[in-house]
Amino acid sequence: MQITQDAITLIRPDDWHLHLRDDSALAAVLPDSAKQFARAIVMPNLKPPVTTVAMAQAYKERIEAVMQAKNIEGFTPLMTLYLTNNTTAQEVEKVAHSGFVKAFKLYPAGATTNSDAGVTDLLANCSAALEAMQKHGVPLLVHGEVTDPSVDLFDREAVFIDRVMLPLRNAFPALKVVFEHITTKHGAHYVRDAEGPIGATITPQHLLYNRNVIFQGGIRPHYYCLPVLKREEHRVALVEAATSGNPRFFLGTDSAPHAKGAKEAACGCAGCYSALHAMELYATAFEKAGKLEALEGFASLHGPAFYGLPVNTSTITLERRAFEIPAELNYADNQYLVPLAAGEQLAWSFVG
Ligand SMILES: NC(=O)N[C@@H](CC(=O)O)C(=O)O
Ligand SMILES: [Zn+2]
Ligand SMILES: [Zn+2]
Repeated sequence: MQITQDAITLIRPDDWHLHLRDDSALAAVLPDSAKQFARAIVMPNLKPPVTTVAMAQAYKERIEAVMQAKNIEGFTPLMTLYLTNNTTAQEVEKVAHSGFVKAFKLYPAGATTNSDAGVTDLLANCSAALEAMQKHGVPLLVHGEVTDPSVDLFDREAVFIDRVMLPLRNAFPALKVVFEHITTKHGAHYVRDAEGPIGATITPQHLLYNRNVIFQGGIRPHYYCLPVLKREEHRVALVEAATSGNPRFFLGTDSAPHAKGAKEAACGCAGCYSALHAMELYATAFEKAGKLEALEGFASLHGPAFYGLPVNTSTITLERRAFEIPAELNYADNQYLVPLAAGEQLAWSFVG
């Protein structure tokens, strides 16, 4: 990694948590991710969810068709399957032998966007599948929030650790687990201190903002995602984890596009769009912490090490030049997409 006053050059990063959607939305957002990242773990929460290797193959081909149509090269989608109450050990075996499906994703039923098909009771319903994942070294990626309506929204990650994560990892201690998009000091400290194979992804919004930003001068739906932004002490713990050099923490944008109209609504969708300017956002967070030198490990080294994949061979450069985040972008079907921190200015610009 090379850091000067005016530029940072680092090994090309990967995005270990990304929503690419489908059809015209896929075509609208894919170029942004492919510009900055060499690979991305592609989330399976489509409608209907991607639950079989055959469906993942078809989805991958749709992604590749967009790449071909838009002359995108040098980007590899790493596919995932959506874990359901009905996932069989045979499907896990197929994943293990597929080469292109890299993980299963656990969405507790009702926890987030398109999670209706999610798991209702993990250990009761999915033990055979989990056993097979552990045996074959297939990672389980976890949206770590309980859905119990009696648990306060802001406590759902911390309660998930006690109610689901600990029993899960007790029962399957060799299972590789990624605690996705952690948002609390509880999540960060659990992953830092736990035994066995575990990692966590951290989004740019959870490094840059606390929950106040959602209510600054009025309600700001483009800062609403799940798990929701938390108090400042949690943001500080996440920055500390991301910049610590600990290989358990790696980059996952959770870039989750929703049309402007679907966010600016009486019941707005959860998700922030950050694929446009992901590395500029992360560089901003790392520089604020005085830890720019830790960016390459987080963005380009720790993820491949966890997944057992090679490190990328090319590099990217960010220049110290103001980047004005556009107010909106063109999206699918003549709709608009509002990027994270729209209208703000960042000190870094991606140059390729
Ligand atoms: N993060 C979000 O707020 N939304 C994601 C789903 C998810 O990752 O939970 C989405 O698909 O829109
Ligand atoms: Zn999620
Ligand atoms: Zn997500």
